[in-house]
Amino acid sequence: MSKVAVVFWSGTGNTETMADKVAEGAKEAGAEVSVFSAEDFSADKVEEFDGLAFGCPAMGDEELEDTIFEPMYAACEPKLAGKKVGLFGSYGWGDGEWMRTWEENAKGAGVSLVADPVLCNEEPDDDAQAACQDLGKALA
Ligand SMILES: Cc1cc2nc3c(=O)[nH]c(=O)nc-3n(C[C@H](O)[C@H](O)[C@H](O)COP(=O)(O)O)c2cc1C
Repeated sequence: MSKVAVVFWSGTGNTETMADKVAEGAKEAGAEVSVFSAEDFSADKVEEFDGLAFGCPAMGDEELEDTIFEPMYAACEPKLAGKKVGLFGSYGWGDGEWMRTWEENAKGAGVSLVADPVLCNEEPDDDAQAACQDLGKALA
């Protein structure tokens, strides 16, 4: 059975809803799934998992949340080679720039994404929730 971690930061719950759906999809596909708030995950845990989904909304000016999520993810990134990785998150008034930057940087660091990042505007609607479940399945 593959082991999947879903690691997220969420200020108002939208990315948390996405994380729950990613976890649901991975479980449906047969994986053993652990869900972590960003503050409860650290780079030394990466090796325990076959697949990892990271979720963070657009914060700052088209940036990852910079006090908890970004330092945690930056420490994990060099250890993600050979892992199945997925990215997801919610945004507000922008056009998804934060996710394009995140995806580009991750790929540049040699991270292999199992699917396109899943992003949604504010609360995930039915289509976004289904896309999150598909991401979870791809990680399993
Ligand atoms: C401090 C702050 C900064 C934000 N910066 C952006 C931004 O640069 N671009 C954007 O599209 N949305 C931005 N947003 C909107 C959030 O990304 C959006 O509300 C998202 O749904 C929040 O997800 P969450 O419920 O998981 O926290 C910002 C929100 C806050 C509170």
